[in-house]
Amino acid sequence: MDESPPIRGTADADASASAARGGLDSVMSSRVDARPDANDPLRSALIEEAFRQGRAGIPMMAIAMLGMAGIHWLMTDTLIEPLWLLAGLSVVSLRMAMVVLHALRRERLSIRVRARMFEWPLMLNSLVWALLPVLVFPAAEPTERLALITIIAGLAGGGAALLAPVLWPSRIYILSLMIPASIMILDTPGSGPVVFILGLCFALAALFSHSQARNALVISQQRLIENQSLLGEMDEQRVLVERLNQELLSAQERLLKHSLKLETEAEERSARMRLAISVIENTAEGVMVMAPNGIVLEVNPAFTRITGYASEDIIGRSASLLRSDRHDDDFFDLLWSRLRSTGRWDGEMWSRRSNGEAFLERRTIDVVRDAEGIPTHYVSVFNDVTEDYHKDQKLLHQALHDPLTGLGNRKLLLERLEHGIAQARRLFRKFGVLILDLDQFKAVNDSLGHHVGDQLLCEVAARLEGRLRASDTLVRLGGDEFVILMAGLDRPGDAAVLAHELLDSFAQPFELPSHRIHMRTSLGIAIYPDDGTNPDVLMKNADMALYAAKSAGRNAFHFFRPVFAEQARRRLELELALREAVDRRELSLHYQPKVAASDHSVVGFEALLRWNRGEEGFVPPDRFIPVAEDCGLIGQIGAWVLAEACGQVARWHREGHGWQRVAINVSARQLAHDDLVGMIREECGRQEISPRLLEVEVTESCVMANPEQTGPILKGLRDMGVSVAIDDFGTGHSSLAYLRRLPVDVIKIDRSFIREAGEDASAEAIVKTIVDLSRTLDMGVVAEGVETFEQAEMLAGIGCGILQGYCFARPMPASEIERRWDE
Ligand SMILES: Nc1nc2c(ncn2[C@@H]2O[C@H](COP(=O)(O)O[C@H]3[C@@H](O)[C@H](n4cnc5c(=O)[nH]c(N)nc54)O[C@@H]3COP(=O)(O)O)[C@@H](O)[C@H]2O)c(=O)[nH]1
Repeated sequence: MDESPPIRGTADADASASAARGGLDSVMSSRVDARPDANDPLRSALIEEAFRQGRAGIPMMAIAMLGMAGIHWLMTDTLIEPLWLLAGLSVVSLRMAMVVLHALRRERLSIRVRARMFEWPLMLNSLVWALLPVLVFPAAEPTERLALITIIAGLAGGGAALLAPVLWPSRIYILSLMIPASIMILDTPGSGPVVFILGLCFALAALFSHSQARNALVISQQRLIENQSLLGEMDEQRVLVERLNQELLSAQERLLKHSLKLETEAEERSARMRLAISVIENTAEGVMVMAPNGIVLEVNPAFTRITGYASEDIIGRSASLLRSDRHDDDFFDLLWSRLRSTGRWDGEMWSRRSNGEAFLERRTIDVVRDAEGIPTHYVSVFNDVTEDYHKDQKLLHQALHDPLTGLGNRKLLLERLEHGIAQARRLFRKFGVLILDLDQFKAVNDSLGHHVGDQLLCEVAARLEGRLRASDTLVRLGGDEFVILMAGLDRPGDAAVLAHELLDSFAQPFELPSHRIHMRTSLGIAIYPDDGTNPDVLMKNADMALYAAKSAGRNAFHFFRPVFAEQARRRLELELALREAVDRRELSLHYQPKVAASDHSVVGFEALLRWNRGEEGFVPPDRFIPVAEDCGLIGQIGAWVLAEACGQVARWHREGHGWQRVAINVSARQLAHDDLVGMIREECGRQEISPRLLEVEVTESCVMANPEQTGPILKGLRDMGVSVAIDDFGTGHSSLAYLRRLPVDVIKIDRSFIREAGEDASAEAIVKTIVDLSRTLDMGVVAEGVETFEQAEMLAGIGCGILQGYCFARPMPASEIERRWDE
């Protein structure tokens, strides 16, 4: 079929043309809805067009029916015409109803139903028209026939145009009108055959016209649809364009915002950059930027200030220009290796200023890398810490040195000890620790003042230093204590040699600006590793050896011996027991009478301290008093002795035993530390006794060790009325010049002379000399330790006024004394 020419080269166009070619036939087919093109818009449009054009032809059709049936009915007056007319009008009504129904319901109807709604009434209509010539022509006149066929041809011609939307129903319609009418007119006399042929030709022409009209309609509908589709597409495109415009606008808006943000960020970045540059320019730290090959690219003003290099002198040159010779290549190798591995190096290094001066800097070097991680720059920031370094060095020196003598201090000693131990352990060597303590240094301090004491210490330090090797260490522990670390000992005997030398060096007096001082020292020696392998033990043992040297009479040295440790342990034990004894009041006083040499009458007593340890018995004062002096208990004990003795004097006085003078022993430490004068005055006041009933015995060595200090104290006692006695006279080194000036009332001749006097003429001569001396100095004299009547007679014979000893009475408790008196 070629009624509708292809108007589109596309598959859609072909499908549309095919649908158009099929016309309403295909729409009416039961397969139509199942086909993919069931809802083809072209078909729908043709149906729509069929109803629209058919609607126009229906009134015409009704009029034609009325006219034809009426004309013929007037002529024949039969019933056929009215019946035909009724059938015709019914079909016309049906078509009209279909038109109305389609107009109202077309949206809800399928294409197939809509096609049938048009085509079936049309087919009925065709049938009605096909019947007309058969029913009317046999009885009609030739003219009437001609009129009828003319009207029928008109209707067929009109149908060819108006029914263009439908194909086969229209063709059936045309042929239904023209074929029966042409056939029926054939037997018309005269013109019948001609009209018959004309009728057939007209039918063909109508069919051709219909085909042309249909093609034109299909094409126009297709174009219309295409136009609508194009319009739709245009709408879509417009919507799309609008949407794209919207998106474009919002993208523009976002872009604007983003660019604003970028602008702000750029501004902030640039502000930060300006700030950073200003900070770098104004910072106190030197900044240097280097290329990876170490060439300086940029420096800041602080760099110039610290190094002395102007930027134009250093930029473009190697940073190694700053290198000092204080670090070796290993140092820089390590620096670069750390920099490469961690991206940063920080630490202290010595560099060189432009004037060649070395300076210490605390430096940080950072690697700057590009996006690929390749180093592009090195940024070095540094401070000149030379001044801090020197301050630190000074502080370190101060922390480790004695400000007076400039020697090392205890801290340095500890460091050197640890170092010495480590070294000796590594090299399997020995080293010596020598502790020195000046004998009676306190006396110098107390008598001549701290100023002189300090001068003496400096002189001692210098003298000691002069005797040591460079490898030895000399430190001052404090006070008058010095320590020497003697490195690299081959044998302990080397330490003894040094100790001898040191003692000898003290033989010469120390010449101070205002005084010449004779000073002696004692030394204790401990050897690593024999006497200890750690600093504490070595020091402790050297200290014990020193104690032993002092106990042995001073101006001597002692090596540490394990027995010292035992002695020290026992001393400590004794100290603890003594403390407890003081708290438990286990101490008591015994009294030993002093008698007149002439008639052996009691003239006074010496109060002697006793410590009864219960099961262990009495502890001799010679043992516990030095311990009390060392551990500082002597002050408390001495105060107790004073109070107890005064109390006893007061009791005896109250009980009518008369006014007997009681002597108390006072140690050197009591004399140095306690306000003896004030204590005695207070105690006498409390007991309401006269100070004249007291005597204070001070050993000769104690007085003579520091006569400048003891003199005023003794004078204070004497001024108060207390008698002053020099005890153990003859054992110390009394200066007669001092003795003459000292406020002393009594000299007590040491019992060792008394003991020997009977056997040794020289001892007797000494005793006589002392008695004569006391008489010359207008002092009383007491002989102690008189054990025999021979001794008593001899002493009385040489003029010794007072005697004391076992010959007359042993020291005894006050109760025993009272019992004897009562007898
Ligand atoms: N600081 C203090 N020292 C005190 C005190 N009490 C005693 N001492 C001192 O202790 C030392 C030993 O004293 P002690 O064991 O009591 O011996 C005294 C007498 O018992 C002893 N003596 C007396 N007569 C004889 C004798 O005929 N033969 C003999 N072998 N010994 C005798 O002499 C000691 C008294 O000596 P002295 O004091 O020198 O007069 C001793 O040094 C006491 O000083 C105290 O309270 N504080």
